[in-house]
Amino acid sequence: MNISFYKYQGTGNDFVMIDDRKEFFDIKNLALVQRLCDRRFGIGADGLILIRNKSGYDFEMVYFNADGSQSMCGNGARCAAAFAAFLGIVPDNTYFYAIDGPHRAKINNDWVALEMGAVQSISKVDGDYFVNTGSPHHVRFVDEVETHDVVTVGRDIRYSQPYQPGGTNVNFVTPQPDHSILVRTYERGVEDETLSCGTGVTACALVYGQSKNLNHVKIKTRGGELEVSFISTPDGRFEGITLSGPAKQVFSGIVKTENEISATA
Ligand SMILES: N[C@H](CCC[C@H](N)C(=O)O)C(=O)O
Repeated sequence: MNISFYKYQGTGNDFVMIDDRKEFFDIKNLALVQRLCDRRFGIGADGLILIRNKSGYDFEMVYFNADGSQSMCGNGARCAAAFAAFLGIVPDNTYFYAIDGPHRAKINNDWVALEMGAVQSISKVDGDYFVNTGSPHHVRFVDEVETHDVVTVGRDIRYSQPYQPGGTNVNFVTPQPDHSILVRTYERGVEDETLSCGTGVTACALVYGQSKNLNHVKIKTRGGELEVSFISTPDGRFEGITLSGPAKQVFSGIVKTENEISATA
């Protein structure tokens, strides 16, 4: 079976993007998702995104982590909006559906500003924090994130008992003198560090912004720079959350899948 695809990256978080409005892709075939995301035997990506039709919305984004599990992906949603504009499905703005509900996004060439869902609260966890920004995120402040053993420590927390059975993503943060933050993330479902994580930097920006009474935070990741802005409500919620940054098409092609993992429905 041949599948045509596009490859996108948002600050180094990279995705296989498929226009699946004809719904030919078998979303139960997780072996196919894993193969397409495999960096040796497949195209290689942190995740795979299908664009499908959904009444009442410009499109639906169906996201899979590289291991086939599903969750909300902030960088992936920004890339999905850029892809939808590239396909001519939307102009320079869109209202689409993802696993955590509806989102609006504005597309300006390779720059996408995504409206995230509201966040109800930030929890404290043994000196760290936990925030759900559409995906679960543990947030730990460290002195030198650049030299921190993100994979070992991140994996321990991700699989730790309090987060079982679903697990969590794990973010490490070092604030900078200019009130930006450096963030590195161990991502659930990739089971490794990714160059950036959209829902993760959003979680970190909310925790840091609340502590410094800021409502706009610049985040530096290994994959590039993102910005998060938000409104803190008097009852401790966060609304009007926007995640902005680059979302770029890298290449396109046709991938051949062997029979045993063909994409037939
Ligand atoms: N790995 C995450 C989903 C993708 C999150 C990340 N790629 C983003 O940009 O938000 C999870 O399983 O919760």
